[in-house]
Amino acid sequence: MLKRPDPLVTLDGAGICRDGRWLVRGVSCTVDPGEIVTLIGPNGSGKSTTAKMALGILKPDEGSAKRRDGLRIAYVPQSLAIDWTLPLAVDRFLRLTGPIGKAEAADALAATGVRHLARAEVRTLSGGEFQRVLLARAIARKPDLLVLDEPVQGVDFTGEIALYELIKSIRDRLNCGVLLISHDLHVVMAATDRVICLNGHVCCSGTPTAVASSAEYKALFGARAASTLAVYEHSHDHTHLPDGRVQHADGTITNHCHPGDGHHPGPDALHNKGDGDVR
Ligand SMILES: Nc1ncnc2c1ncn2[C@@H]1O[C@H](COP(=O)(O)OP(=O)(O)OP(=O)(O)O)[C@@H](O)[C@H]1O
Repeated sequence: MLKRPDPLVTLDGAGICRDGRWLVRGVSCTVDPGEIVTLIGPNGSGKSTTAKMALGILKPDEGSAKRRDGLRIAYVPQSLAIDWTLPLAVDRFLRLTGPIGKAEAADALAATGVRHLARAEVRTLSGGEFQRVLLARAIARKPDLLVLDEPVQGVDFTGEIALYELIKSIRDRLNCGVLLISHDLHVVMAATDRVICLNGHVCCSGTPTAVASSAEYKALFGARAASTLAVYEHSHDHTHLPDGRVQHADGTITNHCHPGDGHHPGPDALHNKGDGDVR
């Protein structure tokens, strides 16, 4: 039998204590190569603290956090403190913090669908474009583990789905492990292998559908539970291109979705009904 590869990261009963208070404790979880793990939980439940233990930014006060030897980690933070008044082109931004060649930067931008923005000023990018640039910057380093803190923040629903698609394709391409932190309980990508629901400790964990239907999850989120954790699933009959146009299954490209397109959850909730606009 093939031996399962060692996990990229292993947290074992890990906890962080500050000023006599446990911010999070008893967290045990692993991220394997090619696996997508999503951390969810209410505000202040310890998601970022847990991710910081996985990243090695915080050393557990109890339990342990182990990373595979030589692990290459790329981290996409929730926000970046950058002085946007300074002119900075996207390709320069990509190469600012590490030894990345021009060709590697261009490849990474192509992989996240924003190659056409290489010369654009970072400050002029839309929220969704900037997220794609941040992802490109992370994958240009060819990480074994990609840690994403709320990757869909500031991105509309259509863009959110497209970003989830992109994260899945990056995982497929690099076979890297992905640790996603979701600060909003809206849509958990269906490609998530495991959801870990935190509330100062691991409240429950498992596949997205198992977590959504678990008693612990419902107790934590009450009546909102059923509607807040929507698992995004779709049959892929069209793709939203980065320039806003839509490519259909037959290869044709139009400016908008067709009324019958079944890409998004919710019956036609985000689709035009023939009026030509994608909402
Ligand atoms: N350095 C620190 N010292 C003291 N308390 C801290 C520190 N860092 C975080 N906390 C507290 O620990 C708790 C967990 O914070 P954390 O940022 O991990 O939560 P989160 O689940 O990521 O929250 P959110 O979804 O609101 O971003 C919070 O109550 C926070 O105020």
